[in-house]
Amino acid sequence: MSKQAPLVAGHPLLGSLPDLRDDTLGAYLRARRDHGDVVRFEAGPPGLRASLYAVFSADGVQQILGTEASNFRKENDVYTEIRESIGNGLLTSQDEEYIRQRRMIQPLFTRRRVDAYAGAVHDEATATAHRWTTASGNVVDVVPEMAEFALRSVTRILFGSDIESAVDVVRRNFPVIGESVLRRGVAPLRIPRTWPTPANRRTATAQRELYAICDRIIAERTAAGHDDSGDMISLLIGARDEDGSALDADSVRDQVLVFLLAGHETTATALAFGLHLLARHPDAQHAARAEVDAVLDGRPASAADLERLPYLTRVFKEAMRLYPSVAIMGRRSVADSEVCGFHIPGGSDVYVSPWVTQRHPDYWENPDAFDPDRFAPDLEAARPRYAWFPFGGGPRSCIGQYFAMLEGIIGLATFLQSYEFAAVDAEVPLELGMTMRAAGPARVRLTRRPSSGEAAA
Ligand code: HEM
Repeated sequence: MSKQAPLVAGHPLLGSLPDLRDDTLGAYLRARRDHGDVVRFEAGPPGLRASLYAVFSADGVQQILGTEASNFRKENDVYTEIRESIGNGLLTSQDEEYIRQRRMIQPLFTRRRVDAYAGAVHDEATATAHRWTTASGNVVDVVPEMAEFALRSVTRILFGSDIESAVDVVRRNFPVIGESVLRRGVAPLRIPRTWPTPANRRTATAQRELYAICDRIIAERTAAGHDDSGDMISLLIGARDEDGSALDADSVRDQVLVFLLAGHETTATALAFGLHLLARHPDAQHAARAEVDAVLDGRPASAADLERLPYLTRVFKEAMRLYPSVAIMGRRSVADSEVCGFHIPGGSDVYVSPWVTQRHPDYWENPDAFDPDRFAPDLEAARPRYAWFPFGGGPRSCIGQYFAMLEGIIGLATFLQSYEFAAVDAEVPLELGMTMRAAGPARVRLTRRPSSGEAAA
């Protein structure tokens, strides 16, 4: 007989709602510390109270994302909001529709395909480093800087030569969509989208502008016929299923918007914390730069260099351990199940959290300390598979993870070639939106390196 998961004590009237609303990440960490690896929260006023379960052990995460993925579906209110805002692309679709999409889109993310984007990423990194030559007081805030770098990189691989017409539209409108998904996804009651409230009107305008730019570019590419530019829009248009069928224009647009949603803020956060942590830890920065200089000897980083930069890769992985962009992932259970000896009823909201599991003392010694050498191959191999899962896992794992690693390593290598970094801000406050991100500045003071070649960009 499996046991009831321990209930996390909360407010007499509202349960855990205030704790989860005001400090979700803290509430999750405390819940694990005080109650163990499977916990239950009750949140909301009587009558509207919802139960939700959180699972923190690596084994439990493996069960939910991996071995029993079909029992834990992407069916909560946030996914519904994403579907209604930007269409039912790869992030949110399910069942037959999902399997077809993943089958058609997976070949666009093979290493060979993604490696071909390394030049574009390097160009964007070089342009970023070049912009910093005029930074006031030689100080930059890496939070907006990495947001811009990541936005331009993903927009460029998607839209290719149309990047400049797309990037402004995306920069202006995506935050509006993100804010709406989050606000509506967690609200106990939702106003219908058709009501002309200011928030609904703002979201509808943002959606219209994003749809318009995607639809225009997709129509132009389709009309032009065969196109070997290699950007993702062309590849999506050219993708064929086993029976020869293609994605229709709306589905191509849905995927483009999903890649923007899933591939922009996530990578920006990982890079911003990568730079911030290097700036705070001069020894690690020195070791990473020594590796970059020895391997690259001043030349641009390419895809082939990824495996030649193991220390920098450890730094990036450690940044994603401490600051996972997707700090919490939600599912809804179909049937009753048992996770780590605890009963989870069918129809429950169930959450797993890289934020908690990646700081779990069973898997990580001195978990809050920055130590890239945790990712030395022997230590990595000795850890359970799901002790570190910033890209999720199982059948719904991140399709863009190799691209994210490539962008992270090429970006950090290029910045290290050009500058030395010293942290201005020791602590960076966090904010949990659709993803976890830095809420405050993460400023670094830059010292230009004498051998820096970026000024020639
Ligand atoms: C550091 C950067 C990134 C992180 C931390 C990240 C994290 C994740 C995570 C945790 C999931 C699984 C979500 C869940 O199971 O609920 C996911 C899925 C996904 N990611 Fe990423 N991601 C990153 C970059 C990217 C990029 C660059 C792209 C595309 C260009 C992308 C596209 C997607 C897509 C399409 C899915 C859904 C896959 C599916 O369900 O089949 N991601 N990502």
